[in-house]
Amino acid sequence: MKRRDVVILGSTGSIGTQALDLVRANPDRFRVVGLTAGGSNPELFDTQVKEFAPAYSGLGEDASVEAAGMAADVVLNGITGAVGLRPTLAALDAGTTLALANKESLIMGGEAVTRRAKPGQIVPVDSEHSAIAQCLRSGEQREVRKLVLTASGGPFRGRTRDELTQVTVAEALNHPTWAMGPVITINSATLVNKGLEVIEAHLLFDVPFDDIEVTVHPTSVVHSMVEFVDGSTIAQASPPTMHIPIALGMAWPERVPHAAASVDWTKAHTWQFFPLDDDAFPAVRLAREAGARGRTAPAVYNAANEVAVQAFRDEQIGFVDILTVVEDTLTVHDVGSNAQPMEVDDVLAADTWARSEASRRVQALAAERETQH
Ligand SMILES: NC(=O)C1=CN([C@@H]2O[C@H](COP(=O)(O)OP(=O)(O)OC[C@H]3O[C@@H](n4cnc5c(N)ncnc54)[C@H](OP(=O)(O)O)[C@@H]3O)[C@@H](O)[C@H]2O)C=CC1
Ligand SMILES: CC(=O)[C@@H](O)[C@H](O)COP(=O)(O)O
Ligand SMILES: [Mn+2]
Repeated sequence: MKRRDVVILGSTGSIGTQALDLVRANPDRFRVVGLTAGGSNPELFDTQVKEFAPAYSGLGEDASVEAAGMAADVVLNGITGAVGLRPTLAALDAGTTLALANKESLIMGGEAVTRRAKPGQIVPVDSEHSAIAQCLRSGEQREVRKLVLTASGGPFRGRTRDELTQVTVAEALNHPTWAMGPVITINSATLVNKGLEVIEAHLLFDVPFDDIEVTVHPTSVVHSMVEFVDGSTIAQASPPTMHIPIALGMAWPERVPHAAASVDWTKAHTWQFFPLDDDAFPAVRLAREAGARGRTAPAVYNAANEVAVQAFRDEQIGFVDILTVVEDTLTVHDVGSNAQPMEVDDVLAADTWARSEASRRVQALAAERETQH
């Protein structure tokens, strides 16, 4: 494989540092030409810049947009949150392959993002979507009956809605199988991450929402599956590690030898799958509803969730309040008319509106909580 010039956005985060591990281990395959981060960990960023000596480095959203637009083979977007949208668009507009971990930009942007992408330009890095892309490599899209996304169930799997009212931030940050940044870890605990991933799968693979299922698989070894029309199911499995999807994202369609350890088939394993408890965890149902409404509804789902997650981390609201904020914000959102295609400006306006509406609801819930204590 010809060595690939890679831009890494969000280099100091969980995805970014693991991508740099892979670059370090495969200098013949990858060269870092751009690095950006948010600025909350300047020491680590400086160390990375010294080690990898990229042609471009910078902190913040504008620097990420600039880096995403530079000449490169691959842009890995490992930024967290809606702030990743402009860099995603910059990479697509530059015609560069986009290895996409920042699912939020695709989900909020919807067709305003997908119509800017050439076929195959977006390579999913999210483990479930990487798994599905791998399962689909040898198949025809018309042979697909359904996609099955696996969910770990998070740290609160098996709890009732009542039990969830008392959980703490520290407990929510204690993911059973993955070590990830704080926002996605909380999203895994609420199952919002899986809701986002259902919309992400719909956008990436053009499969109707009714044909995308979620199954709870507590050990996160099977990363997702595709069921075909003849009743056959192909699954992708490995011990939980992001090294495989990140390596595939940067080297697609090639596999990077020894990117990670494989399943040890000399040992006994039990793979379990359970139905999702939609009453305790309404996030996937709400995401399906937002996805079915379309247009700006997924952007509102994401923005309201980002506001609510921050408020939960700041201990302003409780854990179950996160989904209350998301649901109530979606209920009062008007997605507008389908007469015109949705543009990026519509998405940004919906994002801004949802943040303000969700913040208002957070304040109300926080005040209510205050009077109860
Ligand atoms: N971690 C994982 O295993 C997985 C992550 N993902 C997705 O990947 C993305 C990244 O997740 P993760 O790595 O866990 O998150 P982290 O919180 O660990 O890292 C986020 C990165 O984004 C950077 N960042 C924040 N704001 C900006 C900004 N304005 N401009 C540029 N960079 C910014 C941060 O920089 P700094 O902290 O230095 O300010 C940091 O480098 C998310 O969308 C997540 O959903 C998907 C599947 C798995
Ligand atoms: C590693 C990855 O892709 C995460 O998105 C992961 O799926 C989170 O785990 P949950 O299955 O708990 O959401
Ligand atoms: Mn995932």
